[in-house]
Amino acid sequence: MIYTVTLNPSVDYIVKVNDFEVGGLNRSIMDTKFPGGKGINVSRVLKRLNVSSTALGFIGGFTGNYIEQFLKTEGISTDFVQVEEDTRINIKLKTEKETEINGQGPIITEQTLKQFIGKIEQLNEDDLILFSGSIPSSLPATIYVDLIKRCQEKHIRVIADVSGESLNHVIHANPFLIKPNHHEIGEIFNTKIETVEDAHLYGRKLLDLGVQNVIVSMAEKGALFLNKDSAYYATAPRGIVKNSVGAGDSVVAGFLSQFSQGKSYEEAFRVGVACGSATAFSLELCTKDEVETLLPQVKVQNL
Ligand SMILES: Nc1ncnc2c1ncn2[C@@H]1O[C@H](COP(=O)(O)OP(=O)(O)O)[C@@H](O)[C@H]1O
Ligand SMILES: O=P(O)(O)OC[C@H]1O[C@](O)(COP(=O)(O)O)[C@@H](O)[C@@H]1O
Repeated sequence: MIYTVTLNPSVDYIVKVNDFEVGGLNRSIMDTKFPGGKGINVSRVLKRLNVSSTALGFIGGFTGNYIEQFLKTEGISTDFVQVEEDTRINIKLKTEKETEINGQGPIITEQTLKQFIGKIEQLNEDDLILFSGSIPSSLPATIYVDLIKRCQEKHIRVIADVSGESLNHVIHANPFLIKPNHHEIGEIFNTKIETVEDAHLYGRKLLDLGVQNVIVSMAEKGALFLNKDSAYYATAPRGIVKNSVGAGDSVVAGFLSQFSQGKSYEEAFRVGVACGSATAFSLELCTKDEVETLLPQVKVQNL
């Protein structure tokens, strides 16, 4: 079974405003909301690709209920730990540019953390677990490393899609796969990554630190897949971006959907990139049909 962990889920509130004026009264021309948070997006895309998973993490209040009900309606299995405060609402403002405001999230008490760890302790070596997204401020920045170690002791494969300080910790914990974007790797090495060559160079440095597989996503420039035996670059299909929120999560979901069914790294990577672009080109997350339409446009080459 694939387990996705979202320590800090969200309701994503997507608002489109024409001629946005800072400090003025703006009226939206479109607004909508979806359950969000990286692991939750991965579970939702997996479901669309006919792969089941269980979504774990912390949810609370009316926003938490909304997420749980929404996932139930989509037929996604959940096993969240309930917290007292409301799950956060993240604002995704669509103007000429995309602007995001992500909330801090509720307080996680020691008791609820213990409950969550109890669930992780139930998993076994046939399972795959994904840790992704930000850490609620009440938990230590090292929480992912602690959770990863617990999983590795049980020989569970760990995938991580985290950024900032947590990424810095996670790259030293020998994860099976990480999926940073090029900005996130740049932050780690205190540099700017603009080209595929740069991404290749710095992605390799992550392998040297003990990461087993790396996908470096580069938005419209596509993505790289690296491990000690192979290095691939995939172009991204061209299209009109409607909402790129969840594009990175879709890459992870696409990859896991194939890898978990025994497909090669190359094939899993190709599907991952198609999923990322299909999500960027749609208002919400990609559908299976959209992914299949884009797949022939994803060209994978050896680096
Ligand atoms: N403008 C775009 N055009 C085509 N594909 C895109 C675009 N933006 C994102 N994607 C697809 O989504 C993937 C992930 O996007 P990226 O922005 O790198 O990730 P993240 O959402 O994690 O920051 C890319 O590898 C690409 O396949
Ligand atoms: O946990 P974080 O880092 O605040 O990110 C949460 C946000 O990321 C998302 O999961 C989207 O992630 P990506 O665009 O990187 O795929 C949103 O649904 C959510 O609002």
